[in-house]
Amino acid sequence: MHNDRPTHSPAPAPKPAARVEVAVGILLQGQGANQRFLLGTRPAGKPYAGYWEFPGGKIEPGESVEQALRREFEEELGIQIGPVQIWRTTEHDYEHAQVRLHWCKVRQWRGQFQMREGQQIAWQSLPPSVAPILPGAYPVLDALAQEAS
Ligand SMILES: Nc1nc2c([nH]c(=O)n2[C@@H]2O[C@H](COP(=O)(O)OP(=O)(O)OP(=O)(O)O)[C@@H](O)[C@H]2O)c(=O)[nH]1
Repeated sequence: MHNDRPTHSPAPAPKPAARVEVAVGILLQGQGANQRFLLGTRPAGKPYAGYWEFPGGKIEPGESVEQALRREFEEELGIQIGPVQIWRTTEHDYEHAQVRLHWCKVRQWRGQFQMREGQQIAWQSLPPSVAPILPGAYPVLDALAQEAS
């Protein structure tokens, strides 16, 4: 018997992708008006390659924010960071990912900077002189500016 009704059930609504948890480090030197923070460029081959960002990266399964941050600083810059102050959390939706950024302040470290991913780095003050900067970093630049005012 002929039946025009589709036999398959409608596709379920797509599940929203889980947020990617990211540890981000605000490496600080100096105080007050002389305070500087480190930015680096995103390596070739990643989304937003060449954009400036704070050092950091995705938190791997089983890692704490602090553990992920220590690993990323070692992997990207070859430095061992001292005490980590977990500061605030922001979220940003990109076309490629929805991220939750765990921002941490770091004032002490050991070792010489090595740009292990071929990136550029620059110490910056507010407003930053480098561009473009990853959109997900703007809220924290605003928060740093507010703190300084
Ligand atoms: N490191 C860093 N990531 C940021 C910042 N702002 C921001 O939106 N993000 C986002 O957070 C995510 C970090 O992931 P990533 O791709 O750099 O991490 P990863 O080094 O672990 O990458 P991998 O997948 O190659 O191992 C990206 O989606 C990136 O766009 C920032 O200031 N610094």
